[in-house]
Amino acid sequence: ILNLKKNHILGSAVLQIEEGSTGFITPILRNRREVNCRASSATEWRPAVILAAIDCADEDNQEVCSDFGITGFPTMKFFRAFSKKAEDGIRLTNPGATVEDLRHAIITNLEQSQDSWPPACPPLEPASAEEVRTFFQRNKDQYLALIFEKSNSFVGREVALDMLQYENVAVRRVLSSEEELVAKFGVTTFPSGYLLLRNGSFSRLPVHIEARSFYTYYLRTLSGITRGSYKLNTTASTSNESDMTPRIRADRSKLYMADLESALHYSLRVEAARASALSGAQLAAFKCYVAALVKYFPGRPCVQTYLQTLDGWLRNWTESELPRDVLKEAMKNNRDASNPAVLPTNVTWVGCQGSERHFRGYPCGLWTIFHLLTVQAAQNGPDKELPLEVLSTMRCYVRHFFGCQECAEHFEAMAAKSMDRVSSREEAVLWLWSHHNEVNARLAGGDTEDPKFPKLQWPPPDMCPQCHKEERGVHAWEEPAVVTFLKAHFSPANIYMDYAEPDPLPRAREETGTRLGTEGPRVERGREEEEEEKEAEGEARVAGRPSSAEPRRPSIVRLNPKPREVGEDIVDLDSFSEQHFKSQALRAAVTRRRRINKRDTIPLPLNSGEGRERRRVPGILLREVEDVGEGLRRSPWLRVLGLGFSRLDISLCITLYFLSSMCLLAMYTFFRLRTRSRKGRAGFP
Ligand SMILES: Cc1cc2nc3c(=O)[nH]c(=O)nc-3n(C[C@H](O)[C@H](O)[C@H](O)COP(=O)(O)OP(=O)(O)OC[C@H]3O[C@@H](n4cnc5c(N)ncnc54)[C@H](O)[C@@H]3O)c2cc1C
Repeated sequence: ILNLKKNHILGSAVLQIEEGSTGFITPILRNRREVNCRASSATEWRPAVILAAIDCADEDNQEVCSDFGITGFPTMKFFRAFSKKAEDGIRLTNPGATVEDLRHAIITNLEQSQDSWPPACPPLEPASAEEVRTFFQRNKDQYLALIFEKSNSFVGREVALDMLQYENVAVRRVLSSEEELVAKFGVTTFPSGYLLLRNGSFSRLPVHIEARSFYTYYLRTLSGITRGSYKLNTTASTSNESDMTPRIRADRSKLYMADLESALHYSLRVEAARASALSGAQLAAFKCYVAALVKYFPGRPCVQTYLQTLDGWLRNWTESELPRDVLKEAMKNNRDASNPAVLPTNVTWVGCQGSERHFRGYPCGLWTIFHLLTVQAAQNGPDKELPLEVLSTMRCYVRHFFGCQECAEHFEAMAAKSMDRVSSREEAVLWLWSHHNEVNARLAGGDTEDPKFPKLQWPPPDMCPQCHKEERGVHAWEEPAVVTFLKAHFSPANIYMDYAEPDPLPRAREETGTRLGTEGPRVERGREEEEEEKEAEGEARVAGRPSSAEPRRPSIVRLNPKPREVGEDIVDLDSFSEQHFKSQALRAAVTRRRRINKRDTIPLPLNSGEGRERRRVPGILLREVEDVGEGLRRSPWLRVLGLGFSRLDISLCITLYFLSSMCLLAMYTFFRLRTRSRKGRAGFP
């Protein structure tokens, strides 16, 4: 299986196609196991047929998936040999077909190649009596295998492709209508296989079952048959790389802002922006989704500003079509504003992290967002007013954008059945909960279930004992308790900031930092304090505490959700996989360095404050702080002399003092010598 990223597909699949292979590209979402299995049945067909799977749910592949016109999963596209453009791909219908159907579809399309027949592909058309008679005169092969079959059978062609990489043997199919050959070999059953040798002798293939795998196995074990020099030229699978995402310990009783923001980013910027333009019902669904988020998503200020800005922009967009490029531009973050409008662009799964990369993640995040929205709508509006507001938004979103087509169809079927009967906002909360449980029941034990996170009827008894009861020996839900539980679980107070990207620094404030050198000390101190407050806010967030700008989550102060190693002294930055955080720490270090250079005799928190300083600024800053502190510890007199003066001031004083002394000495010597010489001149006769 090639789980190809953009570079790999350009380097491997497409180039190979240009060199004369047939390419077959199948974008996948979460059903990698299925694709693995499909792929393994076609890997032996290289270099005639190359199978590549692209994870179009991976944002890195967005451009290439969009170039290939992929809007849903799974989509299968067949590229004839020598194809040059993405548009050359032939969309194969019925992607839910079996592995066998898929192989047959490949062969059927391959046979229609005509002028663009892949040079490495063996002939797949039925052999004639004449061809069989003269085969060994025209070829050097030691063996010729004939598969006799009916015209609608694919066995002969599949075996021919299976043996493609093996030398000294050729495989041809012979149709049951080829009477001369059927009579010559005495064939009575179809399919059946015969082996011809160079010396003219032949025998029936001694297989247990007349089937592809048995023929292939027998032929590969014949003496003198070796696998050829063909080697698959690929780079190491990227799936291994990406499966090495560090494991995050999450608490299933909590919601994580990182999950919510990752799902929001993905849904808005990747999934909904997949089509080349939004129009009609799709555009309306998008506007509706953003409007619901503005109303009910309990985001932090920068995300709320982001959503409000986007919503305002969408309301002003009155044209019937919204091109993707324009939308993407409008969805960019604005960090320059005094109130930054930022929806983090990194995707970090915490509560939704799967045990392997292809499990959980986005669909889990999307469910969580919509549960949160239904609960917030129930908490924030008159119960009977617009009861379907959030559910309809979700229905439209799933119908128009959710990449998993099968999921969208299932959800639409459930919605069509009963969604209209929901008559209050609280019922909407329960509808989504019970239908999510219906999905859980359907998927339990299936391929898409993460073995480490089995699909349960949710909430399980250990999360909410009072939600469960027994009625005449049968399990039943205590719905009022479920509503209470859902309202508490999907509440802003239960959202934790672990692993979320730190709040953006308003650009104006960052610039202030760089201008410090040109302004007076009072202003300078004020700005420094402001920056220190900002750093303290960052620290609070890292430690899971709220900043003053986060009034919505007071409970975060109480709880320390992030598990820390015993004796851990410094916050483990590695666990904050976001590059952004690191760059912020660096930025803070640079700012602090500037400050340290200017006022390098500042009193340092060497004892009690040290731990705090360490925790706040790992790496560079810590080392700098220690260097300066070390200098001060070595020269205690400097502390006395330097009270209120910088090192530069003191050095200048000493230099001037020394220079003036030297000057005085020079003057004294000069005048002394002059006086002596005058005295001497007067006494001369
Ligand atoms: C609309 C929709 C339809 C889908 N349809 C399909 C499908 O047809 N086939 C398919 O293979 N996959 C489908 N999926 C994906 C599938 O439902 C899961 O999202 C995916 O398998 C990941 O599962 P998970 O273990 O992370 O838990 P999820 O089911 O994604 O749940 C996410 C989180 O929500 C909480 N939760 C679980 N159950 C409930 C509940 N009843 N009420 C409230 N909260 C709950 C839990 O905390 C859980 O961790 C669908 C996803 C969505 C959003």
